[in-house]
Amino acid sequence: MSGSSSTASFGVRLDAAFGSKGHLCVGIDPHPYLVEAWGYTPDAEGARDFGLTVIEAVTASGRAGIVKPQVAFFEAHGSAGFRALEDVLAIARAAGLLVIGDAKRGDIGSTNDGYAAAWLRAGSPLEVDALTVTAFTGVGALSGLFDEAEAAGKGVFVLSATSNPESRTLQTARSDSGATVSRIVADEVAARNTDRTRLGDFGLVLGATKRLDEYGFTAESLRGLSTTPVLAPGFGFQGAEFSAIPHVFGPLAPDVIVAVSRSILEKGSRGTLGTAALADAITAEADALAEVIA
Ligand SMILES: O=c1ccn([C@@H]2O[C@H](COP(=O)(O)O)[C@@H](O)[C@H]2O)c(=O)[nH]1
Repeated sequence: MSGSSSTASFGVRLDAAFGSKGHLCVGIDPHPYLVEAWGYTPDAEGARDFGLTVIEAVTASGRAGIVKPQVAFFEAHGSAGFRALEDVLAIARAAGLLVIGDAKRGDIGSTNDGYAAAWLRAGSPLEVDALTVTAFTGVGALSGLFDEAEAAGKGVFVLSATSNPESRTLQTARSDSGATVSRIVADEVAARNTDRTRLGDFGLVLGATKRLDEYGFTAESLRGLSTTPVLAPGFGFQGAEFSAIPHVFGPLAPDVIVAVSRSILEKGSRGTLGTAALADAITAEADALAEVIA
């Protein structure tokens, strides 16, 4: 137990989710084209309905314990979108799902404290279990946010080697010491987890589409991240396959959070049958993933 006296740490809760429901994390990405294809209105209400349908399907399948709402698609609708997101977050958390808010926040330290209050403080309208952040201003600028997360039993995932092709130039740039930007971020984040025997609260985003050696990771350095949770997007639409997980993540493979959005979401639609089809798609993905990560 870490964090406040009554709240298990994020790492402990993540481990429990892995044990009970496996490693699949279903994305709640209300892309406008999907919202319309599902038969919902292309507005904030449609994004809310879309999100609630995903939660219903995840719950019905019983095969995923983690969801990752993509904040951008709610933010696109302004204040009404944020109200919709608040509902989605609250209902997902009430359903017992671990909610990773994919907001990719990050600024100077004093402003990061504001993001911590918005996303990680208990009782905040946008409270999530973990938040994605960027470290372009330096990992040290996140220290207040890390402190707030730890005190509240929350998690933070810092972008390190992102799944998109454009990430390479910046993230593989090397410092005077020869370490890549990705490795510097990873090592500084991992240093916050060294007091753990299992998973800590501070994780990394490592894209499944990447060859991590090209981003400066050696097998030994990956072993050094054993208490650092990994959020891995890039499956399906972005080209990565589950079968590549052991090869890409090496010693970290057994503890990876496997994030899948569009390739599951394209199977859903509005209504009972659409929700059932989405639940079946989640089950199928979870079955396929269980062949790779026990
Ligand atoms: O490096 C990153 C970081 C975050 N993402 C997010 O994950 C999902 C991926 O969606 P798919 O439809 O499964 O491709 C999306 O919300 C991204 O913003 C990422 O892809 N890569």
